[in-house]
Amino acid sequence: MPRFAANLSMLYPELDFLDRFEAAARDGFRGVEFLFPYDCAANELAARLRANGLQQVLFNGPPGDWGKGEKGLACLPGREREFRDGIARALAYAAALDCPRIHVMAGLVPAGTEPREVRGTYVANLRAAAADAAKQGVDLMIEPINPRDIPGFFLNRQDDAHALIAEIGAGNVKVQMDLYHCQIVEGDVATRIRRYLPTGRVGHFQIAGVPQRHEPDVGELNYPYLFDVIDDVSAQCGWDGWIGCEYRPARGSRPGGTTAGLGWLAPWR
Ligand SMILES: O=C(O)C(=O)[C@H](O)CO
Ligand SMILES: [Mg+2]
Repeated sequence: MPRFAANLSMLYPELDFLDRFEAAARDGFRGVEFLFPYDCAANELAARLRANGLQQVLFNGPPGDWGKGEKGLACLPGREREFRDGIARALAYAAALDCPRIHVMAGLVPAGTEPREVRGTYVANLRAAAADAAKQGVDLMIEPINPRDIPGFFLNRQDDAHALIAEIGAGNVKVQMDLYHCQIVEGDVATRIRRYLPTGRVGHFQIAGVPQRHEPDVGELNYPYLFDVIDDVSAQCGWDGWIGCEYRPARGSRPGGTTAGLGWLAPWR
């Protein structure tokens, strides 16, 4: 049976961020994820998790200057020091939140740089970060993101992510397989799950309806079928990770809007 985590950056937009923990627990979630914890004290977040019986399953490393459009630093030549400091900061939060996974966003390919230099920077950065994370027993996630949502993002495809992981050569670097992005870029989602999940290199799933990124029961992907595929493959290979619900509720910020849209979860709760 898949385990679902509420993405608190996207779900419950009708509530203040810190109030979303309680709402997720009330709706039956046992795990949560979010993008960035850095505006909140780690002990405040840890207290919310504890008070609501929740497990932190994932958050993102610092992405650079998000307000100026940066989407990660991993592939950016010349920003290595900042990248490494960001990983140290993320690992401190991971320790405080007892979180086993950090998503390391790749970044936008800088204009005018050689593809070989960008790839080399990415591989070297991930290798160094993976060594730091391994000391703490933390896995690093890399996520292919569709270029319509983030034009110019370094990593778009599942096969590229798996090739990069082979090159990085660290056992704690894994793919965050976001089925929303995967469908937009590549399709053939069930076959890709069956191909990649048994490799042991998929650390986390995320879901949303395609194309609007609303609830998973709206759109072109048949999620009940895909959940059965994940269940089936997991039973064979022993995968026991989480599926992050990373979608924008169709009812937006209307009071109760997220909860009202969770009908799709009932058979899986
Ligand atoms: O956009 C996504 O799918 C993510 O998972 C990132 O963490 C945020 O860009
Ligand atoms: Mg995602």
